Amino acid sequence: MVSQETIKHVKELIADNEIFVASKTYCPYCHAALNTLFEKLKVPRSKVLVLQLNEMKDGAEIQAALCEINGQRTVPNIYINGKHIGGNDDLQELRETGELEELLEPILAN
Ligand SMILES: N[C@@H](CCC(=O)N[C@@H](CS)C(=O)NCC(=O)O)C(=O)O
Repeated sequence: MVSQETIKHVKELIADNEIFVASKTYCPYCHAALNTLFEKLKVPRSKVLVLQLNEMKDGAEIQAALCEINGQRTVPNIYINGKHIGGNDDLQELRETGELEELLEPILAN
């Protein structure tokens, strides 16, 4: 059972960061998502909060809180401007349709 305090904390992290990515250092889907954001789309590191859950003592609880909030159990778990994107598959799909660039436009403009 995830504490309400953790859920509140995670919601704040999502709200306070233009891009939020819950990740794990060994996860190839996380590597692909971060590579797309940082290398392909040139999103500045300062715009993205990356939580490497496997290196955090409360990582499992944060992952459980994310699941409570958005129903997604896997990483990467991505938000852009507070909007839940999903995982790497979802990110790549948005990129193919051009929607990702649209979502990133206001972030890259300032
Ligand atoms: N289709 C998902 C696959 C993500 C996935 O399978 N991630 C694995 C780690 S590589 C995961 O979260 N496994 C459960 C866990 O680590 O708790 C995506 O594209 O993001």
